[in-house]
Amino acid sequence: MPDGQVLEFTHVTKRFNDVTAVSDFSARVEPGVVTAFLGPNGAGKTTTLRILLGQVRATSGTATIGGVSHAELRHPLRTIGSVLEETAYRPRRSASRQLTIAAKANGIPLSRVDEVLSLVGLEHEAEGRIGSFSLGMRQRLSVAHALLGDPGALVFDEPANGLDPEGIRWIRLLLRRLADEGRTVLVSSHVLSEIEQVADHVLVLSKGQLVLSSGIETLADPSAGSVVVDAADRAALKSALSAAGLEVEVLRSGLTVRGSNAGAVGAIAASAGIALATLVQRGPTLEDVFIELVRGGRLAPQAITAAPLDSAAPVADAGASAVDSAAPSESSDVADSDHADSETLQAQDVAGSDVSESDAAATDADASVLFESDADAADAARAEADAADAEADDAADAADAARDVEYAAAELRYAADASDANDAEDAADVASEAAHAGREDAHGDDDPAGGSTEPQTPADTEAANAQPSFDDILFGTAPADAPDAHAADDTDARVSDDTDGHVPDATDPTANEDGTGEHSGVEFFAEAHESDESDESHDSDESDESDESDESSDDATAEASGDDDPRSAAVTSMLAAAARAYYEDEPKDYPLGEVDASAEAETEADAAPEANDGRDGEHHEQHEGEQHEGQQHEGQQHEGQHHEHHEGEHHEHHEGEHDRS
Ligand SMILES: Nc1ncnc2c1ncn2[C@@H]1O[C@H](COP(=O)(O)OP(=O)(O)OP(=O)(O)O)[C@@H](O)[C@H]1O
Repeated sequence: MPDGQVLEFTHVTKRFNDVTAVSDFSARVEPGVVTAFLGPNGAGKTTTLRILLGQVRATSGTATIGGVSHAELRHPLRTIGSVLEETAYRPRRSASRQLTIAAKANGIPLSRVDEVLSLVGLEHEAEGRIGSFSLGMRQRLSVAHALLGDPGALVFDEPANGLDPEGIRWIRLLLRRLADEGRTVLVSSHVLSEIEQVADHVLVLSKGQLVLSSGIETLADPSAGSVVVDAADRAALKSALSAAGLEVEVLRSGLTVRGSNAGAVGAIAASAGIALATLVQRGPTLEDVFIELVRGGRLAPQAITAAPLDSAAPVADAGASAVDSAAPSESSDVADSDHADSETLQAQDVAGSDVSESDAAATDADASVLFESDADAADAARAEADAADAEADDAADAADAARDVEYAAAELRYAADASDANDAEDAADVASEAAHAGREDAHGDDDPAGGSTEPQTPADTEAANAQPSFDDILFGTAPADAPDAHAADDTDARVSDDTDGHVPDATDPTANEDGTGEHSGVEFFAEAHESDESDESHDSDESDESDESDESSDDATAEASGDDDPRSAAVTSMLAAAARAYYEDEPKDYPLGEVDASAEAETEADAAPEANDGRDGEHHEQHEGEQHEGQQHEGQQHEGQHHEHHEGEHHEHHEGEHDRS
């Protein structure tokens, strides 16, 4: 079982031109618990997560995984998996192939592909084209990819989106199980009810700032929620409640009363001689939480002020202390209302204030140009070139470029060495991704949409890099003969290794994701699908290569559409609303049937690594050439790492878009 890793954010600020998406965010996310990352649309959750994953450069501050930044991880995907919103995939590719490519590129036994597909319930869709997948199926595929490397930390960004009720329940059970296994689980949502039943700890973000870090118990107190009450004589009921000093909101479904409980409300109605038609106690919604926070009520951010903190690191410490007290079994600290008054001001400040601009790092004058022109690859390239010029004294840039060329060359060698059709196909994917990555890097190691607004520094460049690699597949054990063990064997590998600590990701996940992924998901997919249809006749190995231009085009389209609708908010909201509707009437306890079965299977696999090896061997019959090629090449040169680096990163974020482009 992999060790969970502490995720730590320290004074993270991210500005996109005049928008401060994240402002001095500090928090600590502990292993073994499910930490909910809550906040309304636009609060900055996704941006924060992307910073953690090295996809967006922070304007200032740091985000670390087990004490190191994502860019510093030797094998990122083995350490942290992620499921981000609306990940785009290449529609022609099958789920199995998608994961196989990622597995090969990252030195993961191919047997793991079937395992994770089964784990997410896509075993019967393994050969189905992703283009035919529903949004929920793509979400499951993303989960499969996140679990591919059996990481000790997992980040989920609105994972319930696109899932049906059963799927939502499944993801919740999965989150619980992953945490119970000792992994670190951070899951964002703008719907508290979506994850309140599984979360142990909550971080509430508002306007980029942390406004609450607390155990879920704090939010679980029914009195913090609302009472829905109704009567035939609604006017009389409202009068009675108002007379009792309660705040009443008249909604279509009845009257909503906050700051009380069903018993008290019922008693008031009874004393007024009003027969109730409805009396329902609802737990606090995220809206309730925010109202409480803004008003400095019981939910005032006691965690934030729990420890004497210097102004520079308030939340991190608070978060840590809150996490420490967030064990599910611990009783609710409702008495924290003591803190409310003294914390009101801070709560108001946090929830109501505009984000600070004072922490602005150097502003890149070219940023807006690049931001606006992301859809135009040429412009992006020129803007990046300008940025590069501005950073001409940064030797790391040159080194990065050299490595990119090296990577691409290595991938091409790999492709050329492929001994059969399958190998050639996959090698072409990897190679084309590398080539594409080179282009990405050429026109920006920045997140096109926003990262480009930031000055390019060596550290930034490093932060945007990733070297996903997997020595071992299951539970962190690194077989001596694992494909990526070859990495350090030869000169090329050493060269790659040398770059590992800061290796510039030729694929530049930042560029990929921020430009196309962050704002493109659904739109991009639709565009890609059109392309797919037009390319149907090329749906062959060669098509992967020939798609390159299409991909670029798609990327541009995606970026353009992404700018129009940065986060496909409408889709997200609609799905979340559906999820909320489901949850509100859902029982609190769930059978573990399906997941248990998966867990058993996984457990068996875990308990019998030899058996896994055997299965790997079987897989090698099917993919032997691929695997051997991978091992051979990785052993001979750095390309294996390149695969890890580029492929893994791309797959993690935007593999669909760039794999073969
Ligand atoms: N690439 C970008 N360029 C410009 N602004 C951006 C970019 N990415 C995010 N933003 C802005 O930053 C703010 C935070 O966005 P973010 O996506 O992080 O919020 P969120 O909490 O994840 O919201 P949601 O729940 O809707 O996904 C928003 O105002 C958003 O418009």
